[in-house]
Amino acid sequence: MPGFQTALANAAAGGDAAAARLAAAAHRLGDGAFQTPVDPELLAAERQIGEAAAASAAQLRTDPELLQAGRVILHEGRTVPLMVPFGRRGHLATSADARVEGVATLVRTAILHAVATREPGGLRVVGIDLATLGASFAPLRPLADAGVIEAVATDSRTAADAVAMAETQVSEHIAGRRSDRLLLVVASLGEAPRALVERIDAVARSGLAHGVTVLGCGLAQLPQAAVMHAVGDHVELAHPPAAPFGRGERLAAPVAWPQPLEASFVSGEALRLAERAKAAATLTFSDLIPAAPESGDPAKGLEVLVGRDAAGEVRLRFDDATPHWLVGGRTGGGKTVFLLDVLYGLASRYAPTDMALFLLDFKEGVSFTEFIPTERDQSFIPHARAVGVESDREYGLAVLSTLNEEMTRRSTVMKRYGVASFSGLRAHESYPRIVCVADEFQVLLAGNDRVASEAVALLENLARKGRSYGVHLVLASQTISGIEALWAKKDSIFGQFPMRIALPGARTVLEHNNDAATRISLGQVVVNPEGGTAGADRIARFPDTDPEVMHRLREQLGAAHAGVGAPRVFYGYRPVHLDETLPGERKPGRALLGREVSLRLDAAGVDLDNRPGRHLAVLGSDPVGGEALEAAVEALAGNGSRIWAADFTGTADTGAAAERIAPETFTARLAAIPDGTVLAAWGLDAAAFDAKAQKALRDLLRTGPARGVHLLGWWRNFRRFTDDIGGSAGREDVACALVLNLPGGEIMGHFGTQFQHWHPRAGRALLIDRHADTGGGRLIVPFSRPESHEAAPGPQRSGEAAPERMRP
Ligand SMILES: Nc1ncnc2c1ncn2[C@@H]1O[C@H](COP(=O)(O)OP(=O)(O)OP(=O)(O)O)[C@@H](O)[C@H]1O
Repeated sequence: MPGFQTALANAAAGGDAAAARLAAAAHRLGDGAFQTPVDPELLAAERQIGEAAAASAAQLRTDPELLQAGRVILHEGRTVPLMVPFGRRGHLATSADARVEGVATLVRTAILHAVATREPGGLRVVGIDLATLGASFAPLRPLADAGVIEAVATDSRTAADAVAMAETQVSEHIAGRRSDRLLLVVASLGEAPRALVERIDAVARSGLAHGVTVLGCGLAQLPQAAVMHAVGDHVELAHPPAAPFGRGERLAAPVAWPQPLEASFVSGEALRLAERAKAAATLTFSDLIPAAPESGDPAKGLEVLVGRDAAGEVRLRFDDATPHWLVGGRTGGGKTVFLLDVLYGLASRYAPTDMALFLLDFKEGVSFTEFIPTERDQSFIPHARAVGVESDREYGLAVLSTLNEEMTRRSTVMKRYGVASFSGLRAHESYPRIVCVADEFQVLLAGNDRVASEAVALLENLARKGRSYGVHLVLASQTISGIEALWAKKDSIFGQFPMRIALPGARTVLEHNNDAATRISLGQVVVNPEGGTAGADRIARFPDTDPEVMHRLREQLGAAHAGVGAPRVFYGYRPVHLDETLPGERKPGRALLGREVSLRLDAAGVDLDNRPGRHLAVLGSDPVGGEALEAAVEALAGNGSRIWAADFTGTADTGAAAERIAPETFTARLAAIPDGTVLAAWGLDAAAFDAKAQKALRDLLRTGPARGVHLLGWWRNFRRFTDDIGGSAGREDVACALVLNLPGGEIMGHFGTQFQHWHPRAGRALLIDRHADTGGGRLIVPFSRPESHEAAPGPQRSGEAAPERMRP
């Protein structure tokens, strides 16, 4: 370096002297002076100096703080490389912009040089190219794909974002949060407003010392820059302010723009550097997971390594600053993989007593099977407390309200200790931080029904207060724009999600004017802890998951926390069966009908005691109604109830009944049901009731329970049911109903307006017990016959074994 400086200084001094003599000669002789070689001695010296300078320059090409910006033209057609201070030592500016071919070449040369001479990850490039719409950068495309060129702005809005990135770099550098360098390449600015130019100047003033180098094409006034003025075909170089080459304002010898680079050289170099950057920036899944599970302290927050960017490792936190995260990305954009990276990372760093997971997946497909036991792999993640696979919205609601109750519980304890934060609570009690992930959460909020409005209220409360109680939300979605319910609450809910995470194709996770997510590809993620504001992005690479490492962690965690049971799993797509109930769930006189869609997934049924009205009507034509009734009968019979069964459908399995009544004798026997008998009837709408039979039925309904007689009847036709029981007069005589495929509008006249929003759907039923549920009913998965299980397989990942039985 000193050799080169001296050589160049000597050359410049020689040039100065020669120029002075030439000027004098020109004055005397006119233009002829330039064509006439003067002073052979001087030429010999110039030759010698030129050779020395060329040799030094060859050595200096790998110096990141110098750039070969063109060629100094000497006499007799000789040239020497023009090396200007660059990187930390100076900016470079040109009077013409990249519409001039030589300047466009300079842009590419400078970028390739700056990237190649720094360690991978040590430099990011941000470009602005308004006049040629990005064409100046086009041959460097592989560097853009690899994230080394982070952005190329082609309009004035994105140009302002690009400058904002450079400004952020300066401030982050000053704050000591970054140590890498950013090269701001202004290839062309077009008619950019004065204010933007002033911002670029400000960046240039502070940038040299604080992480930013500027190549400003068309910005001849750029501070702290060597400036190349285009004069005809040639260039005059204004001395670099920090290290002038000689006396006067400009280098005495003329300069030529760099010669055009071979297209194959540019693309080859760009590809090579891009591959190098990718290799250096890529972590593997096992890099995210420590060799042995750790148990970090969650008091101040949870931290997890997700990947790397140009500035190094990217770690994300659940803490007071970023309590909740919003994650977006198009389908196939890597959202599931990213969430698994985060959740496995957390599980490997914190003990289940310090961090608990509630996982909800509202979409078709199975995101969270890696947390629960399956038939093929019994291991699980002990941090997972509840997992919903293809969850019902009601299950999501149940989880959210459980978390709200947990916050209330924690607030009582915190008051007792006189503390106001989770870390204060942890000083006294070891409550875990809770992370609740809701994938495709917009399903929960869709529409304007009760579930949507309750979910919004619960989410809002969790979002607002969660940070104080150590409860964190991760809401993930492919389509954020369609979420009416959340938009309506935009300020109160969205504002509580400072951490925005955008995978490829994410649209509304970041601010409208931040298009960072459009520039990334699969395996990259934009992480923005400032609510998606432009300029606050980090673009990281995150690894694909590795089934072996995941399995190893589950095994390790299983061994370390042997006492922790498997999570409760709600499989939204799976039928449930009576034979899966536990002995404790079966009780004498309890007609079991299915499982509640709730966090506990309790067995649901009705108690047949002697209160008036203790009968059950199964309503709707869905054959599952008949199967649920079979389950109820089997559960009762198994606990000693005497059952008489009548089947008008011809399809019921009445095997558990003590006695079967032939349909044609049914009306005759109605009046003579012995005490302590449960009468089960399938397809009562097909029974031929005359007035006498109808009266016998109504008498039985009114007086039966007192003597232990209960009717479990399946009416496929709702009208017929209300007629049979005597309309509204008989309403109180049948206190329990299992409603299947009848819409809310049809049943609300009888059961109440609170049921108007009931939307029937396959595999679900509404259980109404006027004595037990004062408000609405309960959503249940009705028990079906085991053999119908095979007929309705749920969606599974290819090659995966059927998931485990539902855990009560
Ligand atoms: N960081 C990564 N590196 C390499 N491949 C990845 C990475 N992330 C995801 N993939 C691959 O991309 C594909 C889609 O990923 P993933 O299932 O996570 O997408 P998704 O956004 O969850 O899609 P969907 O919502 O449709 O399920 C998978 O095959 C996955 O292996």
